[in-house]
Amino acid sequence: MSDNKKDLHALAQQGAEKAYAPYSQFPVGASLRTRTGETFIGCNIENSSYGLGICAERTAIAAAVTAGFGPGDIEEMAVYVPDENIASPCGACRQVISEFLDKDKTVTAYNRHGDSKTWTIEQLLPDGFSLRN
Ligand SMILES: O=c1ccn([C@H]2C[C@H](O)[C@@H](CO)O2)c(=O)[nH]1
Ligand SMILES: [Zn+2]
Repeated sequence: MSDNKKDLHALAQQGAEKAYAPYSQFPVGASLRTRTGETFIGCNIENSSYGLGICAERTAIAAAVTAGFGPGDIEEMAVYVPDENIASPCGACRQVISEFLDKDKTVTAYNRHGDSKTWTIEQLLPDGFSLRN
């Protein structure tokens, strides 16, 4: 595993430690690296009004955008769940990820054992809706 990948794996794990997931009991962490080498983490944040919960992938992107990064500025993302299964980003997150990561960039998801699966953005959301290309 490259240093960069190891980094994002560890950061996604840190993200999962911040998760607020009292309803699902399913903590998720995400991390990303920008083209300047800065990294950001995210976690799922649930709500007693269940449908208002937000996924880890989107809070990580929100952190980067809040710091001034925009479309094309995110190089790579990682997702971590302390679970047996590898969690792949939900449909809503795939759309949001595709707004900020170019089609050839990747998302790697890890389970608790460090097993991983990597997708390009194009694989996550083939022929996705976009106004920016
Ligand atoms: O890739 C995923 C999949 C699910 N969740 C969250 C949403 C909810 O809080 C919990 C259970 O679905 O996990 C994420 O954050 N990312
Ligand atoms: Zn999601």
